[in-house]
Amino acid sequence: MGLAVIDGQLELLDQSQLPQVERWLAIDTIPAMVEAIQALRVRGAPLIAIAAALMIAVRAEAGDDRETLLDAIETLRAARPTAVNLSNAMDVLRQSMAATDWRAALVEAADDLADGDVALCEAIGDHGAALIAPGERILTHCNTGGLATAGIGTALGVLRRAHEQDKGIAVWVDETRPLLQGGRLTAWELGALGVPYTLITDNMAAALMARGQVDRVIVGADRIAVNGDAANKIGTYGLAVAAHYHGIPFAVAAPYTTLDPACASGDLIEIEQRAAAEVRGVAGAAGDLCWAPADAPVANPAFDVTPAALITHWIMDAGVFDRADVANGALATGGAAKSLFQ
Ligand SMILES: CSC[C@H]1O[C@H](OP(=O)(O)O)[C@H](O)[C@@H]1O
Repeated sequence: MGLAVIDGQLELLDQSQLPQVERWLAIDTIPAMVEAIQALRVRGAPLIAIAAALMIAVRAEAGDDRETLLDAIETLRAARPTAVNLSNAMDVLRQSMAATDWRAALVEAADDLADGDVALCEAIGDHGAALIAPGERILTHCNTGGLATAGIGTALGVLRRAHEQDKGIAVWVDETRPLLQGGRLTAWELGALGVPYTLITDNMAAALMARGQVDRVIVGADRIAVNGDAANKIGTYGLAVAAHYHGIPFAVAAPYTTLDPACASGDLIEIEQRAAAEVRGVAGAAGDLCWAPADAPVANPAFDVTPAALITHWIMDAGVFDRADVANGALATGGAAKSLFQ
């Protein structure tokens, strides 16, 4: 997870410098947590929600008053717009404050979100691994492992579980420009787990599919609409189009906390637009390497939306759903979506 509360102090592993620099940061104010989320020091749809929730809990235990905490909830909710987990988690915390002993209820709700995500990842891993045949070569995009969740991950949790079951898989890891979550974080995680992988640039994926070297694509998600459309890291849509063209199964793996029962379709999902500097060069432990003209006009949408028509499986904590299931409302509240406000 790369996140811990120690003696009332929240500490997080700064992912922006990994894997070259492993640096833990103490985060003790709401603005500092907002900065950490926006700079992707902590990232991944489930983990940013958990980080924000634990930050609110730390402030509640520090004695912040009700109005201060409610303001903090709304400030953190706005930190990044696309991943629904953050907003869902803030809603859960607000709901908890209706209790008589609201301070204790809030802290318990935050802890439950973190502990619950561990179990959700295990369920996703088990359900997804059952889909995978021995020897499959599976392509994944961005980072969806222990650095994006409180547990073993979503898509990467499926790959980890399949590996643990000795299915002999091999993974193609998209580097995932511009911030290289795949090349920096997924490669680091899979290497540590001993999962065979090959790092590729994003523009290699379609050619590998054309040569019959990809058996399946499994990615994460940041927000899944009721109709099954899924927002995920930029580049996912192109993978889905290529997989569809080549008849390759394309799965999205996510917990129910990534579902947005209030979102009918993917065209309604706000796509975060990020700084031009991220595209003009690569910032990392080696410092900023800028290769584009400093004034190069840039587009930098951080996510894209894959329509349900290009997705063959939704690997959720409640099970694996196909397009017929989704068309029959499996992702609406009551199906895979359980109620967020139990
Ligand atoms: C386990 S979902 C992780 C999800 O979040 C990533 O985005 P970011 O690195 O910008 O937080 C990416 O979309 C992953 O699929």
